[in-house]
Amino acid sequence: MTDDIDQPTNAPEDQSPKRAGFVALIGEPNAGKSTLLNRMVGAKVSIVTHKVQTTRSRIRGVCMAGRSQIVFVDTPGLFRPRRRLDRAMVAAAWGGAADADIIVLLIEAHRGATEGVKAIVDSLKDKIPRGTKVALAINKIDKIKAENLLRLTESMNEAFPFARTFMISAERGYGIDTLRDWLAEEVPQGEWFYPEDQIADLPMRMIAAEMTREKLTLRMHEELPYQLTVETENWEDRKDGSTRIDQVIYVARDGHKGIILGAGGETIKVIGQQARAEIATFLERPVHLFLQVKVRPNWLEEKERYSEMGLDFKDGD
Ligand SMILES: Nc1nc2c(ncn2[C@@H]2O[C@H](COP(=O)(O)OP(=O)(O)OP(=O)(O)O)[C@@H](O)[C@H]2O)c(=O)[nH]1
Repeated sequence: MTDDIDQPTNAPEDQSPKRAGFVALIGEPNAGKSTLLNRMVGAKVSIVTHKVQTTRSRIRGVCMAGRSQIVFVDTPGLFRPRRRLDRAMVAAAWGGAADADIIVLLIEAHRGATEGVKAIVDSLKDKIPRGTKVALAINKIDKIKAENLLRLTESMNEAFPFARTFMISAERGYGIDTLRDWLAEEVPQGEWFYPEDQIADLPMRMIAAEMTREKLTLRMHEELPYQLTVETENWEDRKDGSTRIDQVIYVARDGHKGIILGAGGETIKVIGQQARAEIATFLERPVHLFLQVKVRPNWLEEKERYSEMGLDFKDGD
């Protein structure tokens, strides 16, 4: 947790209705989605890097703002697909956006309405269910003059009926509270998706699961069963400064289990070592990682049920 972020807390006497909803951050690679997400959630949720296209999956962060729970769907940068993987990433990005209650399109102030931004705006018109609110967040305002900002705001709003336009600097923290407060008011009324006391751990659990899934992908290539999810079931920060993490790799068929275990358990051992090393580097503390492979034949049905409810808590898209 960073301590410079002022997360609103729940006043005990506040009896206003609870709200909860999904917010998708979309934008070109490098627009600042991860930086914004980290700011809003107040934890290191996605890994920010200078390289483009680093966000590999729909990692979510959760932020409480008063009586509202905002669940962020972080999407890969939207860009013109070239390779097969790229197309899958773009599909995942739109998948996240289509499930969302609110979409925030993040653009870079100094780059303006690039061809990529125009392409995203065109897709917004086609692909987003009617009634989904779309806000524009012009990021990196620290990089340009105010007069250019007004021109950009006008031209963007001529191109698309944005519900609101925000001017922010994700890196410096300008305008973030205003955006968060607006999201808190606009998400639908309803029960929270996650218990409040699990929110702090949730991003770390997801990141650790994602790291293991990445090692599986690298190691197994084409052999990797399509229907596969990794979940962090247990997380224990020990007094000696280490962390014990138990993860389950769920597969749909018995045969898949054998593939992941490998001869004499060799494959899963290597995957476990690699994942452990990466998680330990990320957490900056020693990690004991325990992996299990389980068969969950109804995995696909469950996934469909979740997505019908507008939820998708599982990895492995
Ligand atoms: N000057 C300035 N730089 C910013 C701001 N917000 C983000 N950046 C920088 O922009 C770069 C990209 O930020 P990311 O948050 O990784 O962008 P992203 O949209 O998540 O990128 P992908 O994962 O590739 O989709 C990083 O070097 C950030 O430090 C800002 O408000 N001002």
